[in-house]
Amino acid sequence: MAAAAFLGASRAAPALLLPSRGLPRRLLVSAASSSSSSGEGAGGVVEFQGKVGFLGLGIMGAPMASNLIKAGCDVTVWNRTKSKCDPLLSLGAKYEPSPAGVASSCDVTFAMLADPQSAAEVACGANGAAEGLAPGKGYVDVSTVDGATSKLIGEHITSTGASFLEAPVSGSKKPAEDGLLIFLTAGDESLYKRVAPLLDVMGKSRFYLGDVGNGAAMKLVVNMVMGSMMVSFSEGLLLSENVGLDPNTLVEVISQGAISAPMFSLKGPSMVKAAYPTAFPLKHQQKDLRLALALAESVSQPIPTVAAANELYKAAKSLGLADHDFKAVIEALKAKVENSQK
Ligand SMILES: NC(=O)C1=CN([C@@H]2O[C@H](COP(=O)(O)OP(=O)(O)OC[C@H]3O[C@@H](n4cnc5c(N)ncnc54)[C@H](OP(=O)(O)O)[C@@H]3O)[C@@H](O)[C@H]2O)C=CC1
Ligand SMILES: O=CC(=O)O
Repeated sequence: MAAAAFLGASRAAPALLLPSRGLPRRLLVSAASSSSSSGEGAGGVVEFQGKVGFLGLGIMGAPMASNLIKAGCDVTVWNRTKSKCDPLLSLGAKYEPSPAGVASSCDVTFAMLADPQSAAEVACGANGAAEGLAPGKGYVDVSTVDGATSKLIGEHITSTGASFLEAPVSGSKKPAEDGLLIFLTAGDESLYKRVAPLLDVMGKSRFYLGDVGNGAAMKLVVNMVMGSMMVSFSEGLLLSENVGLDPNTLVEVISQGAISAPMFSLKGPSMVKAAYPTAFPLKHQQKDLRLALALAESVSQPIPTVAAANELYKAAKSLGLADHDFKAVIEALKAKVENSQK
C-alpha cells in the first residue's frame, strides 16, 4: 500500500466501522479514542499511511504480522531464523535481511522479541533497527521487557530522530491469532495515535499509560499475577487428586464460582492430562516473574507469593520444561511431592 486498504464509510455511522472481533479485519479503525486510557474505541475512520515492518516471528509475532497482512497492510518481515518468515512471505509479506533493512524500508516497525537482551540487540545492535531509522519513522516494541531496557531502547531509537512507543501485549497465542490482544502502550503519544489503526487490527483494546516504562511495568504486574495464579491452581489440582477427588470436577467447580478465570477453564483440562502444548513458553513466564521481582525491589515492596512462584518456575526449567507451556509448572510441583514422599 503505501496505504492500507480503506473501506470508506462516513463518520455518521461509526458502529458499522468497528472491527469484527475474531474475524479477519480490513484496516478501518476509530481514531477518537487514541489518547484515552480506557482502551475503548469509537469515532471517525482513519487510514494508516505507510509501510509496516515486523521483527520477530515467534509464537506471537507471526500471527500479529499475519493479521496486519490480512488487513491489507504492506508488511516487511525479518526473523533471526529466516525460515519462520516463509509463511508470512506466502501471505504477501516482503523480506529484508536485517532489522536495519526493515526499519529503513518501512515507516513504522514493530518488534516482538523474546526478552530484554534480544529486544535490545535487535533494536540497538549491529545491523539493528536503529541503523535504519530516521526522523519521521516510528519504532514500536511489543516485547515484554523491563522498564530500564525499554528506556534504553527508547533513547537509542529517539537519538536517530525517530519516535518510540513501548506496547507490550496481554493475551496469548490464540488472542494473537484472533486479533484480540490488549496493548499496554507508553511513550510517544503522536506515534501511539499514528499506529492506533494497526493496534486495532491486532488487538481488542489499547491503553496509553504515559511515559516509557509504564507499559512495561503494567505488563509485568499483570503477568506476575498470572504466574502466581497458575502455581496456586497447580497446587489445587494436585491436592484434589492426592485426596481422592477428580481434578476435572475441581476445574468445573472453579469455573462456576467467583474465582472463575478463562485461564483455569482453558488450561485445566489439559493439565489434568499432563499435556502442555506451548502457547506461552514457561521460560518467558519465569523471565516475567524475575523482572517483576526486580520491579518490586525497586520500590522496596515485598512480593513473597511471586518469589515463591518464581522458584517453582525455575525448578520447572531445570526439569527441561522451558519451552513447554507455562502450565507445565505443575510438573515441578509433582516432582517436589515425589521427593517429599521418598
Ligand atoms: N506467547 C505468549 O503467550 C505471549 C508472549 N509475550 C511476550 O512476547 C514476546 C515474544 O513471545 P513469543 O512469541 O511467545 O516467544 P517465542 O520464543 O516464540 O519467539 C521469540 C522471538 O524472539 C526471537 N529472538 C530470540 N532471541 C533473539 C536474539 N538474540 N536475536 C534476535 N531474535 C531473537 C526469536 O527468533 P528465532 O525464531 O530465531 O528464535 C523469535 O522470533 C516475549 O517477550 C513474551 O514474554 C506476551 C504475551 C503473550
Ligand atoms: O504474557 C502472556 C500473556 O498471556 O499475556
